[in-house]
Amino acid sequence: EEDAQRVSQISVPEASQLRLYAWEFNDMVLTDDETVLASVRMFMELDLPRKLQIPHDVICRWVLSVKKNYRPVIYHNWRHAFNVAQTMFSMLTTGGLNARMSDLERIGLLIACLSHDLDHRGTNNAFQAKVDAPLAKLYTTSTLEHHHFDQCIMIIQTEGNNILQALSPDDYKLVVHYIESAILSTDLALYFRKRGEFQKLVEANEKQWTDSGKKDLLRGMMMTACDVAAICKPWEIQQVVAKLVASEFFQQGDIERNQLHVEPIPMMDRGKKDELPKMQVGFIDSICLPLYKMLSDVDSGLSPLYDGCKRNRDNWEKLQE
Ligand SMILES: C=CCCOc1ncc(C(=C)O)cc1-c1nc2c(CC)[n+](C3CN(CC)C3)[nH]c2c(=O)[nH]1
Ligand SMILES: [Zn+2]
Repeated sequence: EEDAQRVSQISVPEASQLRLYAWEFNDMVLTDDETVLASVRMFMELDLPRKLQIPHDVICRWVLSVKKNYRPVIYHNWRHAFNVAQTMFSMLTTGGLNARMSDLERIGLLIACLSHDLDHRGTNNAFQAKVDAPLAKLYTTSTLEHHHFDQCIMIIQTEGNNILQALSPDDYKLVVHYIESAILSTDLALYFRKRGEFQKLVEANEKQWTDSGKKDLLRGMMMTACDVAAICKPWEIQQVVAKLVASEFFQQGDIERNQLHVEPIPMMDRGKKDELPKMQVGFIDSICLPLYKMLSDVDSGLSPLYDGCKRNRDNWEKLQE
């Protein structure tokens, strides 16, 4: 609590000073306090505290609670969630998607990004099933994503953390729906399932994106795009992130091989680490490029993500033996 008191007294740095509107944004130059204040600044830049009557101390307390509920794992920690939220902020502002979103969608998406991996253990859904984790009994599909959403709602409903307290019951219900579908859509299994439908709309040159089903689909694709957006960052940043992702994957692979006595998939097998560039090219071709291409067809302001991803594909390809 005293943390919220302390942070809410610090003046929030300007967005320009934090480079929040930049596709090349790099969190590594920020202290933990600055990531908290930068998160608050994103809400302020979208004028959400004024429009939705969120007191400054409540939004500071909520961001601090979210940050505290990330575990210090190698990759799926607070910094990853913070980066995902900054990419969403850039897509809305610099990328132009703000024009298509209501205030309730904007706050729903920002809350979803900061909360989308809450209490992540550094292991994936398949692993939860393998170790018969209690979570896997609770949720048999999108196991972790359901848990991340639960954690998100638990924090919002905690005394002094309810940034949605001023909303009408209908608006509150609507924002919670946006948050739930946004967080669940970060399960790549759902991305693969929904991508075909999204592709059809993009190819049919859909311009409105108005009806709720189409908006759900677009917001879900935006979430996946933000979740893997480190693949679009300048090469120096991408290399640092890839090492963090790889070491978290390899840690899971070690447990699977040494404790569960099952063979890990190649991506998690440290014995295959020199195949990493080839795997990255495969990941980019199968998951990332198609997504960033479709999104830049929806809004050309998003094309820097596609360009950045293509550049990294070339960089990874050069590293392939
Ligand atoms: C190659 C492994 C270590 C580095 O990997 C990375 N480093 C950085 C990023 C990034 C977003 O910057 C992303 C990756 C990275 N992420 C991957 C994911 C999403 C968790 N998948 C899914 C799982 N399914 C395969 C079964 C497809 N394959 C990946 C991959 O090959 N690389
Ligand atoms: Zn994530």
